[in-house]
Amino acid sequence: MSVFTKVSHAELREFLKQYPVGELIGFQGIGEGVENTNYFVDTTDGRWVLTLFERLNVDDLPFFLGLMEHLAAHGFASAMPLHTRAGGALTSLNGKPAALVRRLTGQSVLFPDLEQCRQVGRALGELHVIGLSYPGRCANARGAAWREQTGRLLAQKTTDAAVRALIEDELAAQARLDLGALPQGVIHADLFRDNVLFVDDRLTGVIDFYYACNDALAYDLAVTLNDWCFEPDGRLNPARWQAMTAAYRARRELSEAERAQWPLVLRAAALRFWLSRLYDWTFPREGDVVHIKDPEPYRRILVHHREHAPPAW
Ligand SMILES: Nc1ncnc2c1ncn2[C@@H]1O[C@H](COP(=O)(O)OP(=O)(O)O)[C@@H](O)[C@H]1O
Ligand SMILES: N[C@@H](CCOP(=O)(O)O)C(=O)O
Repeated sequence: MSVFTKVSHAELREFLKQYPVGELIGFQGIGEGVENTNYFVDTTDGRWVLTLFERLNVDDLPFFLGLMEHLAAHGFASAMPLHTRAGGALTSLNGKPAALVRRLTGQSVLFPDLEQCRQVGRALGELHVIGLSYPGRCANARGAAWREQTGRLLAQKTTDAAVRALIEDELAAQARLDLGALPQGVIHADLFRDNVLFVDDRLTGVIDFYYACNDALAYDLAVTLNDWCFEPDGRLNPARWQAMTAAYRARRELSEAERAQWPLVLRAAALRFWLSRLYDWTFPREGDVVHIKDPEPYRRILVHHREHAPPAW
């Protein structure tokens, strides 16, 4: 995606003076991602990622950066945010809130193998357990209220009667789900394949904590399974699903209440991303290199969960 906010060599060189990173060698805009402006930055003292936060609520940024720091301090593979000489991790550049974090090694995978699915399940369980000791609090920006409001807007806007009917019917079903009654904690909320880095079969990084928040832990597992365990043709991959859930459960077992609500939780997670992608298609943003994702895969995943029981535990 998205280089929304351009940064010149001179602007970046000046910006970096506040950090103990040595001299600027070079930098490059990053095309992936959906939400923010990101640059790879190389200096004489290391390799970094500069993020300019385009739309996020600036009041929420300390939560995200503090969480990344808390997780990294507990040995989790998240990127450590850098502090300026003045002490803060959150700065600004060209009118946008900004942060500089350590660049992690590895690449994301589009077609994960079973070991990679196991490692993601284990890492998510670790994240949830370590997150219990994180004192920060942040509401889910894509929570039930957002899903209801955005669904209503898109149902009204669309000219496709089937889309309208699906949104309205699913919102009615979601009214029966109270995620707040399920075990709560810190969740990543966007643990897609493009946000996990590997070197061969070894998980080396988890990135993009900018939807992290306090919400139902089972919802986070559902978000992750929905992205990692469906094939491009829309079929669920049961081997990946089992590998990921077993590894997660080895770190945190699901409660009876989570199991009872599990089908609706899976649907809530699918609905969230169908709606956000549908929104981005319906109301596209200006940007230098804008990468908007196809909503159709998430409509299909939602329909799958409406029509099929989830794999047995
Ligand atoms: N700490 C990091 N280490 C290595 N690569 C990173 C790091 N943070 C971001 N990236 C790269 O930048 C891309 C976009 O980052 P991401 O946080 O997903 O963007 P957005 O906030 O727009 O969703 C990622 O797909 C990855 O290639
Ligand atoms: N990983 C998500 C992108 C983040 O969601 P959005 O609310 O910023 O669109 C996806 O692939 O849709």
